[in-house]
Amino acid sequence: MNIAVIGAGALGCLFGGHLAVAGHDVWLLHRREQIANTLSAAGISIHRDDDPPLAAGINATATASDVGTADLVLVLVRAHQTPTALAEHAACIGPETLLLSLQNGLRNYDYLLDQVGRERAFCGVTYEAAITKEPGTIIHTSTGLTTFGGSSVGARTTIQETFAEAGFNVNTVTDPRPVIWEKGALVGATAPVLTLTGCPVTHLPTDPLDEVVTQLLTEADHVATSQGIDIDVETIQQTIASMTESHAEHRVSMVQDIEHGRRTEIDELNGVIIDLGKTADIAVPINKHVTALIHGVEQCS
Ligand SMILES: NC(=O)C1=CN([C@@H]2O[C@H](COP(=O)(O)OP(=O)(O)OC[C@H]3O[C@@H](n4cnc5c(N)ncnc54)[C@H](OP(=O)(O)O)[C@@H]3O)[C@@H](O)[C@H]2O)C=CC1
Ligand SMILES: CC(C)(CO)C(=O)C(=O)O
Repeated sequence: MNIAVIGAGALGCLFGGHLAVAGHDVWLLHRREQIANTLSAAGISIHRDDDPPLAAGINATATASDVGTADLVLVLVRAHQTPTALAEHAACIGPETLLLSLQNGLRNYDYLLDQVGRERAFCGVTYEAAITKEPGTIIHTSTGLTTFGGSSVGARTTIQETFAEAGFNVNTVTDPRPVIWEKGALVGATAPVLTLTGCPVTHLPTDPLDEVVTQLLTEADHVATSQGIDIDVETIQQTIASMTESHAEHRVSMVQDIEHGRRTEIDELNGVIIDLGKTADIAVPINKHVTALIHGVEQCS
């Protein structure tokens, strides 16, 4: 397959690297031409535990037309960057190109549907986790399930098989919205708490953090219900509890964003919950507070 990955950060290098090693023609689309040239020349390296690093030769460019027409475009920029990135790299999206987002955020499926329509848009979530050490060198901090969905069964199966052959544990569903909301609620309840407190993932289920996490989840659940989407707060709490082991070494994306002085994805997570809560007349005071506090951290970090 000719695969373009928009966003050559932690997850872009993780998925792109493994897909390249599995034999696909992978292109990383980076914003800066100089770094793209370095990645093309040196390849990327994926570090996991004490294993020898996985080295992957890869094509990288800042110019989407270099890719030609991609069979699959994997979108892995931060959520708020999606519309701009899709417009900027439209040259590799042909009339049959499939688009897949595995980003965090509650609006990514809509962005992809706007770009290519229902038959070619696929969206989901991943519990794989990675941190960039330097451009092209990443630490794969945790492995985890990837779940995505979209209406075309044939294309879904092709993508699932492609990722499974590259070593990923992948599940598919028809309607991706429940899994997107489940993870969106999880990240919206945990990432701001970790970012504001500086606590590690292992502290999440302990008092007093668990109280705030539960309140954020409960508000997200009410808003999801108003959208006709069922999420289960207890299941999400169990996932959070399991992450204290599976993600003990991980620093969540929002913490990584603040560490690098970048804008966080808060508006694509808790911000969406606030907007939809307003429309549906559902009170979401704790989401409002943490969103305001994260905006404050963004301004002063
Ligand atoms: N890291 C993780 O463990 C996990 C991340 N996620 C989610 O996956 C998504 C990606 O995360 P992650 O890989 O960590 O993010 P990163 O910030 O590491 O990578 C995103 C990359 O996209 C680049 N980018 C931004 N705009 C463009 C553009 N227009 N064209 C090309 N490249 C662009 C960024 O460049 P620049 O830095 O210059 O902006 C950056 O290199 C996020 O939604 C995140 O929440 C989900 C699960 C786990
Ligand atoms: C759930 C988690 C921690 C990785 O799977 C994540 O999505 C993040 O780092 O933002």
